[in-house]
Amino acid sequence: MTNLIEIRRDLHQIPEVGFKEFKTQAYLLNFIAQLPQEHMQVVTWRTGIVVAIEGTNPTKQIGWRTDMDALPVFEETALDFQSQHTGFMHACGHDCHMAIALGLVESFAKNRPTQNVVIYFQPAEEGPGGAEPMLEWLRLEQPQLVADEIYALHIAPEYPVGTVATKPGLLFANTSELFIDLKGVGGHAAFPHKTRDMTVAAANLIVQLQTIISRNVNPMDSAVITIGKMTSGTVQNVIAENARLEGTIRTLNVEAMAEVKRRIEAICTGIEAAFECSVMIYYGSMYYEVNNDERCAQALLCFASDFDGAVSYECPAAMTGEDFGYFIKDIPGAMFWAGANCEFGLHHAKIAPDEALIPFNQKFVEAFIRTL
Ligand SMILES: CC(=O)N[C@@H](CCC[C@H](N)C(=O)O)C(=O)O
Repeated sequence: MTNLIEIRRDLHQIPEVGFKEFKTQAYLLNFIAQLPQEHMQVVTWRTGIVVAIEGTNPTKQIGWRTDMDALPVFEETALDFQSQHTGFMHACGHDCHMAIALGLVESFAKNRPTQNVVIYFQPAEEGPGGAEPMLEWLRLEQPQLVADEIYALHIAPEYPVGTVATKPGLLFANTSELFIDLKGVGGHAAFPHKTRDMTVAAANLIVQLQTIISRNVNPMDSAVITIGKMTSGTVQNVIAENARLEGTIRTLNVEAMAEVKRRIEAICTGIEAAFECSVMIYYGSMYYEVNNDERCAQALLCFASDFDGAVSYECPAAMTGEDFGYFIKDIPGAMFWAGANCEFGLHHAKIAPDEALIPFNQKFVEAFIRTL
């Protein structure tokens, strides 16, 4: 077996954002090309890859999905294999996910499973979303590669290695990206009355947006609005003509998402009146919730409870988003958190997952799939 930790370290050095995973795709294809090809079909879609391995006595087709993309985060781990792409980092563990998936391809290519297995290397999970268009392409162009049942994992820094944490039903939230552009009147810092200052308008808007969570969403429900990036103005002594907010909305159901958006629009109309400016809202990509199939999630938990070194944990839902939700909207399946035992959380510039999670989960998932 190949050393999957080495593979992860190679991938860690070449982080690429959504639909730009060119070097990543080339690396993966090169690895796959060196495996026995007799019972394998490899198809590419944009920067993604689908690998199908013919089972020895199949009655169904099992899918495994990994994401591939990285984030525009400046790495601060000081690891000796840190990112060679300055300003970009595998800060969400997709390098680990890919190493595990490659390990599965290798194992199944060398020792075929009973069922057909299809491994999806899916681009653009962090944005703008690769799962939905990849599935659309599969259904139209390669329907024989659509799984009957599908699984995936995501690393979880807060759990020890070996933890398999999931739950039947809702695991991850509905998401929508949020971009808001404000346009006012710029001018000299000393004459605010002759301008319409968009730094002040944007600051007010951010505070008012948070009242949607505290005053509009039912306290027994949950929602998140995070503005992760704010830009305004050009220099310290010029009043800003423009400001831009970039964020994300998370809700536990589709109806709450519609309500949150209705309130965002109303507040933006209020900001336009209050600050005599124009406000444009643009919702970027939206992800459907990750709603685990009851039987598939229980199967994972049950298998983990007997697997050497695994700890099976029925965890609460989280406000993370994952476009894997589109895969299991119509196909029975489940996702689980795989313990990664590290101090810093997902999307942090210092995240350094315990690499022991990689061989452990490769073995766990391989064994699980072989039971299906
Ligand atoms: C697992 C994870 O961290 N996923 C991302 C998905 C982001 C979707 C989209 N770009 C958005 O921000 O709404 C997450 O931030 O939860």
